Amino acid sequence: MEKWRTAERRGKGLDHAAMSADETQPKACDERIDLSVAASYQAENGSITTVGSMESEKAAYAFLPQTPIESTDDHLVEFAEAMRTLRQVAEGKAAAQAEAAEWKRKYELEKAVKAHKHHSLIKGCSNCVKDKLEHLASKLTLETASADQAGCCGNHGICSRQILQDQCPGPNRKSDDDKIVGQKAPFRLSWGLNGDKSGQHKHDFVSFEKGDITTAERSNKQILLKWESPPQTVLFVTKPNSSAVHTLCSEMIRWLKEHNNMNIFVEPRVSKELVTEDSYFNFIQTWDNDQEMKTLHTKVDLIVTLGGDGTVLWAASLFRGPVPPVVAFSLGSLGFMTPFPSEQYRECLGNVLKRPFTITLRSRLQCQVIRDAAKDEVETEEPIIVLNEITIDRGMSSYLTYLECYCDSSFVTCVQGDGLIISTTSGSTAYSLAAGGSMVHPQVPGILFTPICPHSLSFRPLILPEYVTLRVQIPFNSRGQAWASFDGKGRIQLGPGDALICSISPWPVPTACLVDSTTDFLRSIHEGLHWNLRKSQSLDGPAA
Ligand SMILES: NC(=O)c1ccc[n+]([C@@H]2O[C@H](COP(=O)([O-])OP(=O)(O)OC[C@H]3O[C@@H](n4cnc5c(N)ncnc54)[C@H](O)[C@@H]3O)[C@@H](O)[C@H]2O)c1
Ligand SMILES: Nc1ncnc2c1ncn2[C@@H]1O[C@H](COP(=O)(O)OP(=O)(O)OP(=O)(O)O)[C@@H](O)[C@H]1O
Repeated sequence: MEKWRTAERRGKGLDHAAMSADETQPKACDERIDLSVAASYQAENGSITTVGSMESEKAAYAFLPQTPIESTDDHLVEFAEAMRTLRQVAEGKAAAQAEAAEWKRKYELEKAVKAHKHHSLIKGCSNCVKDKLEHLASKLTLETASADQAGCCGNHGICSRQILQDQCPGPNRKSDDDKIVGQKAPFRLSWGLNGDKSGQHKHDFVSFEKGDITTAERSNKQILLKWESPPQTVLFVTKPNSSAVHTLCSEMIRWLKEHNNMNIFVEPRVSKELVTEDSYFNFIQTWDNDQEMKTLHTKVDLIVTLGGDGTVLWAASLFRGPVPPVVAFSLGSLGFMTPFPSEQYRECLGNVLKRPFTITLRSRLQCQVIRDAAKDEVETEEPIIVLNEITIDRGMSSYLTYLECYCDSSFVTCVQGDGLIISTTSGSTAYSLAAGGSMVHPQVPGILFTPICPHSLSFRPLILPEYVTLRVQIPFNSRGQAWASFDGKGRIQLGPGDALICSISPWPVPTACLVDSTTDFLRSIHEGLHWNLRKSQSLDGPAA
């Protein structure tokens, strides 16, 4: 199967070192402005990642020794070290290198073009300068692998494929397990303007010509997923204890087998139920242990969920790394993340399996708990990954929470109240909304910082950029304990000195849209929440 990768600018960090050191001096109009890459979207063998910002970890690492809580610093330093090492996996590094090389190449080329123009202006067009320029341009072009040489898709200004293909630490595609279901279907993601499905998706953010920064072209556009070969394997994740879900699940499995000859995976619980019910279902596959579950993403092309938002959260929680695209059928009450009507499953699934479809890349938060008691241990607790939010509350304690919050190298605030919600934009319509946070389109890159019942008149919720690392620490002088929960589940207790560190995960959840991200989002807030529903005023009434 052909390997492919696409890199697209997403989070951006301004490299201020490249700007004027003395901010009081006016800048020359052609001064170099270097926008360093903080993140990029990539798709490799059917895995979708948002290779994350290294800036925030660097910043977190740099500031940790300066923070006021001395006793946990060593441990946090260790953690920062571990995080940094993790983030330096070949994928992220190579993508950043390729992108940096490309920006440098562009810059050099622009500089050369400018120099050439300048010379032409002063001395007239000299052949010598032109030759030098052409030589430089060809040299620069050679340094960047050509589309053909690299096996690059050739559509992007920046493509890190060649660097990555030998170094990617992704799933082992040649494992024995692959034989069971064959290889995964490759697909392409493309960014297009609204309604533009031409696949035009790479745009510059900087006009090198003048050194002006422009956002004339937006970074986040509707994303289109196009299969490069037909998908073969579907995983069903279903809400338990629902006869409607169970009936629909067996009907859909039959339909997919008989009409599309698909391989089917279900959860062990569902496998038992189906096989006991009818030996027809003997062909379905499942997993026996966590180790097998961890390799699911290498076998599954598509996830179908049958239930409500909770089932989507559950499905996402099965994948701690890459997540295959999710097609969520609505069998719950609200359905913010479940746009597909279950009654029309044939049409919906038929479209998704055969045609390009729009997706929302829902970012997730990864979180690490650092125990004060375990600060001398090398091993840290496994990171936890959430699609909605991390909640830190006072649990059964009758005291106010006292949570010290830091964002990269900055102190944010102390939360005194019932608690704090650190939410993704997908989670903005869930608990965070109930606590007074804004509703945010799931494609907006950000992290919501929403207090729960703060005992202060001025504590408004915040939305922070997606590339920061947040740290919430329980100070030693805190009166009570705190409890953390993850997408409303897995409650754990945090004691004085414990800290929780979270940042955006490089593994988003791609969910198929019924129409497109924005239409689906607006439909869900209208239909799910009756947002701003009000009877219109009649014309009659007092004259203006
Ligand atoms: N006061 C509150 O609003 C409150 C309290 C606790 C938990 N929750 C939410 O419940 C979520 C867990 O959901 P569950 O279904 O497993 O538990 P659940 O069965 O208790 O359902 C909680 C409700 O939240 C809705 N919901 C979940 N994710 C959503 C999202 N992204 N946007 C809009 N609504 C969403 C669900 O549709 C459901 O109606 C948690 O992540 C948390 O956000 C909300
Ligand atoms: N496959 C699963 N295995 C175990 N638990 C699940 C699974 N799918 C969903 N759940 C849990 O079941 C609960 C209810 O699921 P879900 O939210 O999908 O249904 P609902 O409550 O009917 O829908 P809504 O939330 O829209 O009202 C959730 O707490 C969820 O975590």
